[in-house]
Amino acid sequence: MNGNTELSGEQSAVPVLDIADLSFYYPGRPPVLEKINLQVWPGQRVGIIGPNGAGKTTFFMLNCGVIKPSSGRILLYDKPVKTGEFRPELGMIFQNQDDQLFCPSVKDDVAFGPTNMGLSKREVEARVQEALATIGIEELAERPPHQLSGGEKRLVALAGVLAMRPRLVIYDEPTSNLDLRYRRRLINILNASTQDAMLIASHDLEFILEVCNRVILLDNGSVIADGNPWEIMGDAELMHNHGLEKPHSLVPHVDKHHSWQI
Ligand SMILES: Nc1ncnc2c1ncn2[C@@H]1O[C@H](COP(=O)(O)OP(=O)(O)OP(=O)(O)O)[C@@H](O)[C@H]1O
Repeated sequence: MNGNTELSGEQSAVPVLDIADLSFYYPGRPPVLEKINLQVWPGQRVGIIGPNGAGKTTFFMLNCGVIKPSSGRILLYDKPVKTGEFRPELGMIFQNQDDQLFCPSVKDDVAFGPTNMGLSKREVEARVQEALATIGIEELAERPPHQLSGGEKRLVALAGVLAMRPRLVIYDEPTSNLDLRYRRRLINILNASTQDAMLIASHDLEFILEVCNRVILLDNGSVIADGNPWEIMGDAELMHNHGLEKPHSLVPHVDKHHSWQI
């Protein structure tokens, strides 16, 4: 399996991400990622799965230019990712929104990114309204972000990223702390989204199954499997060997009331 799903846009010349021989280690620690090679193409919704500590968040930080590779390179739309450089093509929703929301009101927070992109006041206002409406949180516009619930904060952070109209969006554990209603709303938003591509790290494998058309299993610093979500997550032995479980919806249904009679 190599991630060449039917839905990939490999006919188009430029991959969204082109990663070659990417390695990373924290000083004095064993490598977190070792010689990762992969490409992400337009149309791909890539679920990144793996046990705790597999390197998912580290992988995202490298793609966003928050940390620097120990070796190897990452191209975002054919241009190298440089540490600390702002790339409007890429947006990231962090696991913890407390670091991401800091303005006095939700609408100011959503406006922050587009304003820093140098857009006119009128364009910023239009984008804020559009993002709030897309996410369905217009009623939160005047609220101070720090007073919101965890789920509401997650949606506000998402609106802030979408207002910048990134072509690639990275989500780190987007469903953690979301109740079923917010989780369902997020699934609907992601399934309706028009970005080129998304990367989603999650331990919520049913969520990955509903949203992603490609899955990458990371463990021990390497890509263990890359391809069709149903094939990879449906392989009980593979999942078990890497600290994961086959999602319940992929386990054949056993009728406990009748199976004893057979
Ligand atoms: N600042 C740091 N200094 C040293 N080691 C770190 C640092 N941050 C993370 N690590 C280590 O790097 C490894 C990968 O961590 P990372 O957060 O990328 O994993 P993850 O796959 O996102 O895990 P989880 O599923 O638990 O969120 C872990 O072993 C972690 O302990």
